[in-house]
Amino acid sequence: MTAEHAHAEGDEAGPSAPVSVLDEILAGVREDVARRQEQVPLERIRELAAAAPPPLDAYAALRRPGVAVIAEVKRSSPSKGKLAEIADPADLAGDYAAGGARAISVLTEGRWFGGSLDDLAAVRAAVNIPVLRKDFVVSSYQVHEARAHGADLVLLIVAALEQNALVGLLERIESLGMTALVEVHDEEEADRALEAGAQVIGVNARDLRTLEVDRSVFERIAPGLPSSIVKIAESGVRGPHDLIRYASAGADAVLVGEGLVTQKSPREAVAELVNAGNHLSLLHI
Ligand SMILES: O=P(O)(O)OC[C@@H](O)[C@@H](O)c1c[nH]c2ccccc12
Repeated sequence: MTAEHAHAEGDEAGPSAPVSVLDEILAGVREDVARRQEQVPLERIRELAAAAPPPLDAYAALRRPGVAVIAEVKRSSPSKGKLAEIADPADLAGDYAAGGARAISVLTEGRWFGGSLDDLAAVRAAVNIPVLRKDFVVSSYQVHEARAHGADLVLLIVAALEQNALVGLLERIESLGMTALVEVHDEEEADRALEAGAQVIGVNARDLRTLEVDRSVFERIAPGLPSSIVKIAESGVRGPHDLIRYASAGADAVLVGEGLVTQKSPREAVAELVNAGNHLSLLHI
């Protein structure tokens, strides 16, 4: 993989770059983090992180044979608006785990996704499988917050971070015993993720700048990733046939939100995906 698929026009932050959805989300996140940090200073959140029960080994859990399903607690999204009420995230997470999910993703961003750190803590208390803090992490404060609320995995979005920030946050996540899930959307970002030392890489089919979904992005990027990397296909899984498509292209795991929270029985919907994955493993596809 090379950097020849360089920036699309308008990709580079600069005075004339258009404001993307990602930029808007990040501006809100920075404000929210600053406000929380005024209430709970860094020193205190570090202490809370250090006092939390030790993290689970998410890398090992995702590496196990078969296609892992990472089920997401997601109330709303910038592209679709409200998806589901989810009055009790702990309940939903329990259903996901009972359906065979290998890990749970919890959106903690509030303005666009309707999530919170309370959701994360509630899910952590409800399941004993790895839990991902899914947010727009831009500061080490958020990494300590994730640990303090019981996260085992933390998302880092390459498109949201300069390379040195990416490296620093990844090291911070690992120094707290957690696993970083490093999200990419093109070849250049995948190169940056590898260079930063990512071991778990998520390829998001959704472009966070435009919100468009293109499931072929995984097929383009995954073959260029070393086999030691856990490869996660993110977004756009509507049912078993999308899981089969991603798994056939090399996905070790799929991360599913909308396709589960909008189902009458999220537990059965997870079980259907898990079964489809098991079937593929038996056939050695
Ligand atoms: O609801 P979907 O299409 O199944 O997508 C889930 C997940 O991939 C998506 O929520 C997501 C992927 N990367 C993100 C980064 C931030 C917020 C959300 C996301």
